[in-house]
Amino acid sequence: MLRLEGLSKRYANGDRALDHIDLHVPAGQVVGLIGPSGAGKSTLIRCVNRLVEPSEGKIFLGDVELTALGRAGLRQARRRMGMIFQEYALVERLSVMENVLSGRLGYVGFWRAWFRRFPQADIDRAFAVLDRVSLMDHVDKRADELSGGQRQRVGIARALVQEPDILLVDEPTASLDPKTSRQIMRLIVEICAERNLAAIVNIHDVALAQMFVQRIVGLRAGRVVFDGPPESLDPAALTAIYGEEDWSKTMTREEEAEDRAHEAASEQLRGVRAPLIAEAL
Ligand SMILES: Nc1ncnc2c1ncn2[C@@H]1O[C@H](COP(=O)(O)OP(=O)(O)OP(=O)(O)O)[C@@H](O)[C@H]1O
Repeated sequence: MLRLEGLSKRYANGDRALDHIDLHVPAGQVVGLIGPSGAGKSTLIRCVNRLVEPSEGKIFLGDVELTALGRAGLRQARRRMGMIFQEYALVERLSVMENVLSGRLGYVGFWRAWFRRFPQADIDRAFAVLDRVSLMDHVDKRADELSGGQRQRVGIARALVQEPDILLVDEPTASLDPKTSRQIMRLIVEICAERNLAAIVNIHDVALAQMFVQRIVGLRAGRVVFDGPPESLDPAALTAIYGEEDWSKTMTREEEAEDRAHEAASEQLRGVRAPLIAEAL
């Protein structure tokens, strides 16, 4: 589905954020992208939708080479990429429904969008995704009346209404409490399995990534230093990603998180995750 070939990014100030990344993400697979601050995680996600222009290398979404597209082609290709952000990026004064419909802006003409006259089919799509993320009781509320978890579900619904092939997810749980974070990660993973959607999830919380995703890619200084299933993320792998000092902090966080969260959630998670992974593979 998504293929990166020799992807590099050097910013104008000389910072080399990505260094010859090769990565293939098949349809239906959710990849957790981890790594220390400055490793290049956000840059990688932004290169895929070309919010950041790669310096070298190629990116393919299916058969389309994203790196070869002009403006019109890129606009079309972006419809196939649903973005989910840490801070939700909602329009606060607009309703939940209007925020979700904004995910269809890439499809409707300028004037229709200006007057917010969306086709009935788009409105039906919006209701369907709002139902999927359990927000049917909040359709007419303003975005600023919602909790963080509800806002992120609006963000997910807005991405889904695009009917994308891939989700690019940048720190989806960084502003949420631990329980809501697990709910949001579970929702993303379930939806990807149901729709055979690929996803790259930039995530700081290693324990959370391990609980939910099928594959973890570890970046360090712009290079892939780990690529494997969550159960292979052993101390040696964490050292390769975070270095000795940062790694010990990460492990402490992970243990704490597991102590607090695992007991409460693991029964439920075990039941959810196994069939999902089987389905997605
Ligand atoms: N707009 C920019 N201009 C110049 N350098 C940048 C820019 N954005 C990122 N960088 C640099 O590129 C490198 C990778 O940054 P990036 O934000 O992709 O890392 P990250 O892994 O997402 O970090 P974090 O987890 O802290 O968000 C860093 O050295 C950073 O300073």
